[in-house]
Amino acid sequence: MHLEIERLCKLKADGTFLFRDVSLSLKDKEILSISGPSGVGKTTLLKCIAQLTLYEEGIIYLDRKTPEDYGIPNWRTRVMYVPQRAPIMPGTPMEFYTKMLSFKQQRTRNCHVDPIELSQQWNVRDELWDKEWNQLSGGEIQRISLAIALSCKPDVLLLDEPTSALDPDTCLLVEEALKEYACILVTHNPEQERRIATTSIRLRHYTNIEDNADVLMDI
Ligand SMILES: Nc1ncnc2c1ncn2[C@@H]1O[C@H](COP(=O)(O)OP(=O)(O)OP(=O)(O)O)[C@@H](O)[C@H]1O
Repeated sequence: MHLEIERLCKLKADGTFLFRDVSLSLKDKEILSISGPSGVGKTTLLKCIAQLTLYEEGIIYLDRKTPEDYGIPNWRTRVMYVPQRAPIMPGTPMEFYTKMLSFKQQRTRNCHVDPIELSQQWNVRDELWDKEWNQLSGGEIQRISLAIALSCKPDVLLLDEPTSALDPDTCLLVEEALKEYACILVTHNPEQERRIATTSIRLRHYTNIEDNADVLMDI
């Protein structure tokens, strides 16, 4: 697997750059962390990569094919975005997971692992899967959403602060699981960056004609 992003540009509503010429590359089992001040565009960058938000310029390839080559629904199953806060949905996590499996793009992928087993490793009690989403804590929602995403075995995971609501021990358990995947991960936690990132990018507020993504570490 090789994800390549070349010179991605995104404009704000006022016509100025949110980010400009962001380029990056990600291969199997690499973790690229994105940090930077609040409002700098980290979430928007993930959403652009997931084809959930339009961008003005730039090219994205997964194994030399563009999102259009795959078709957007297929792309989103391969390059999967997990939001910082799961939207409040009706029903239970198990109902959500069952419904997701019924979608054609997921059925044809045919490479699922059991999300309940995954979440057990992160101390999620089985009965939580049958509770309404709105009765779960932030940390429970975070772990269950992540288990569902990992269980789909996407080529790339786009994770927006995936452990922000977890206690330190559970956070370490989740980080261990992530090392088996290719991830682009937004984090405000420098220690987490040091522990798991193979490459780190820091976004700065755009001020001039240069790009505004600094590569901090490339191991
Ligand atoms: N689709 C969009 N088009 C243009 N601008 C957007 C779009 N979505 C969000 N923005 C703006 O981009 C800016 C950055 O938002 P974003 O959520 O990406 O920041 P962030 O770095 O993830 O912040 P935080 O660390 O607080 O989560 C905000 O000012 C937001 O209003």
